Amino acid sequence: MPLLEMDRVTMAFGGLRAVEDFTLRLEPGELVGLIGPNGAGKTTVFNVITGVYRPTAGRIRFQGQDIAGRPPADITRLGIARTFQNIRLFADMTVLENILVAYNFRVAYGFWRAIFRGPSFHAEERRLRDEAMELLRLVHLHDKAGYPAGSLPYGEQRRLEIARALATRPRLLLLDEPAAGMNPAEGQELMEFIRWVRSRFDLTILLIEHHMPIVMGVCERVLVLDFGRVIAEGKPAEIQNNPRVIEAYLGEEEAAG
Ligand SMILES: Nc1ncnc2c1ncn2[C@@H]1O[C@H](COP(=O)(O)OP(=O)(O)OP(=O)(O)O)[C@@H](O)[C@H]1O
Repeated sequence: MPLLEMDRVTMAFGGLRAVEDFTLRLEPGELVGLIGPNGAGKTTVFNVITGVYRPTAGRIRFQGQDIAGRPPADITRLGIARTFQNIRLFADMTVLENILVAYNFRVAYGFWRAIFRGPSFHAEERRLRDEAMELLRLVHLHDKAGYPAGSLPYGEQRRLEIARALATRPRLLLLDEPAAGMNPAEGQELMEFIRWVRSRFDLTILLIEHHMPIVMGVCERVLVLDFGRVIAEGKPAEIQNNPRVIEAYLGEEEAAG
């Protein structure tokens, strides 16, 4: 059974169809790229998967369950996590606290337990801290657990954001332009990290990227969006030479002058 199935999904904002007739099947363990020029509809695809928007039409199933239009917190609990194009960490909170925040999605402390803070509450807190530290160790950020997240270099903030997403124990991870703002060497390093994360955490990953070369090295399959529609799909090498894709990207360069 596919992990995620999107069937002819359309998302319209008034007269604008940001995504139209979008169909995607993700098999467990795949690392798939979603690319396309600015405004093509990539982030909107993430927003309908994660419940930010209810699609205007079409079906979205995750592990066989219909999830279209369910609240984002429910979708996180079902096993879908995401990162954002603009890093959304709590800059003034520590690295460790940023991870602990994510556990709120997973752990029901219970109202009375939280009020009385009995022994089991404290034991649970300790267990979560240990787990968070273990996760930070895995992503080589444990030395910085006490630093404010905002003080980390950009690349480490990206890693922390991915670690925070992992803390919700997802099956599917959605990464929105994780290499944005990085130079090619940093971007490459991040892609290797993403590959490692996939196998270490047994994940399926859908990766949005604007720049083709970054996606080409890491994804097994790529979908290309242009004006909300899939214009090409296939292995990176096939996509790279597809005339429609080249045209879409050239059009963008011309528009940028
Ligand atoms: N909430 C909204 N209301 C109205 N229009 C929207 C909304 N969200 C997105 N759009 C429009 O939908 C289109 C697709 O936007 P989207 O952000 O999905 O593109 P993108 O491919 O992620 O672009 P970028 O690479 O610039 O991030 C754009 O024209 C955008 O202006």
